[in-house]
Order: sequence, then C-alpha cells, then structure tokens
Amino acid sequence: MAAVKASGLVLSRPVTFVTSNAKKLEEVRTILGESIPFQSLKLDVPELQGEPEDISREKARLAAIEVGGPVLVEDTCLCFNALKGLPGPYIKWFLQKLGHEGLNNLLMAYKDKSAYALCAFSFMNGPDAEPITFLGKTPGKIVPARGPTDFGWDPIFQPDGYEQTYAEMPKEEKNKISHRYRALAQVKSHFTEAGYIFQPDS
Ligand SMILES: O=P(O)(O)OP(=O)(O)OP(=O)(O)OC[C@H]1O[C@@H](n2cnc3c(O)ncnc32)[C@H](O)[C@@H]1O
Ligand SMILES: [Mg+2]
Repeated sequence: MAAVKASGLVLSRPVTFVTSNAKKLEEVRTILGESIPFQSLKLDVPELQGEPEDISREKARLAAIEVGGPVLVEDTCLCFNALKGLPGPYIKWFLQKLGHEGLNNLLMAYKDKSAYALCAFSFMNGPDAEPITFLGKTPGKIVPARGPTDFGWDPIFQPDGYEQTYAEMPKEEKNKISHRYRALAQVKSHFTEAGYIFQPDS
C-alpha cells in the first residue's frame, strides 16, 4: 500500500466537481455515471484570463485549496474561427451582454460561421498535487437561435453532421458528441488507467 500512496493514487475522498452552473453539473453527473466516486460543490471559482487550459488549471488550484481534497473543475469556451477563437473563454460575458442574436451579429461581416465548443477539465488529487488537464472539442457552426433556451449558447450551436442545434437535440444525443462528453471520456480513461483506489480517511 505504501507504494500506491507514494504515487499519489489514493483518493481519500470522492472527487468534488466544483461549479456554479447547475446545467453543467447535470451533464457531468449523467456522463460520469458511477465511473468515479463523485460529489459536487456549488461555488463560483474566480477565473484568470488566458488560454483555456491555463484558466482551467488555475481554477483547479483554487478549488482544491477551498475543498482540501480531490477536485474536478472545467472551463467551457465557444470559439468562432472567423474571430480567431474569440469569444473563447469570455463567452459567458459575451452571451450575458449580447444574447444569442448579438453573438450571431458578431459574425455578420464574415462568411465563415464555423466555430467549436471546447471543454477544459482539470483534476487535482488534493491541493498539493499537480493539475491534470483534459480537453474535449466539438466542431460546428453558429446559427440563429433554435430550440429551448435553458442552457447557455446551446440554441446557436449546430454541431457538424447534425441538422439540429445542441438545444434541439435530445439530451442523450448531445451527451454522446459534446465537447463535455469528449473531455470526460479522457477523464474516465485516466481514472481507469491510473488505477486510483478510493480509500476514505477514517
Ligand atoms: O462555475 P463555472 O463552472 O465556471 O460555471 P460557468 O457558468 O461560470 O461556466 P464557464 O465559466 O465555463 O463559462 C461558460 C459559459 O458557457 C455556458 N456553457 C457552458 N457549457 C455549455 C454548454 O454545453 N452548452 C451551452 N452553454 C454552455 C455557461 O452557461 C457559461 O455562460
Ligand atoms: Mg465560470
């Protein structure tokens, strides 16, 4: 057991997914299922500016200090190719200020409406560990809003190969192809391959 402990592969507590977003949590819970010991904490962790991977890693560091145990966080970006990847990690604020129509209007001057959704998950096995990051990307295009408006920019993102926007798709369908699903598939593989042992502190 000492060897296992030395490699840091013991999970002393369930992995706490830290997010302020109930819709993210719903998807993460569904996609992960029973694959890893899991709990959640509703907290809006401050986000630095920068590249998605760095934002996610710093978010994990802050969350791990807050939780004092293993944490999982994610940062989501919506990147417009004509705008060289913007709004990217700033999509939350663009969406809040401009709405779906305003986001479409940003691309009015460009023929290229292609975009991609990106999720950067970071896992840290406690505050002293190094964050490990997993990226998931789904290509698509920006369209005038269609479908239910209960989750962010889902109504204006139509993934490649589909006639429906994320919002119009049944949830099970989105969860099979989404940026979040693709990143979480890697999180799951990491847990399987690294062989974490869940050994709660007594
Ligand atoms: O506490 P955190 O986890 O940071 O939650 P958040 O809502 O602040 O999330 P982000 O900082 O990652 O900002 C991403 C924005 O994109 C939205 N969003 C995230 N995932 C989405 C998805 O799969 N479909 C549509 N909108 C999404 C989300 O509502 C935010 O407005
Ligand atoms: Mg956020």
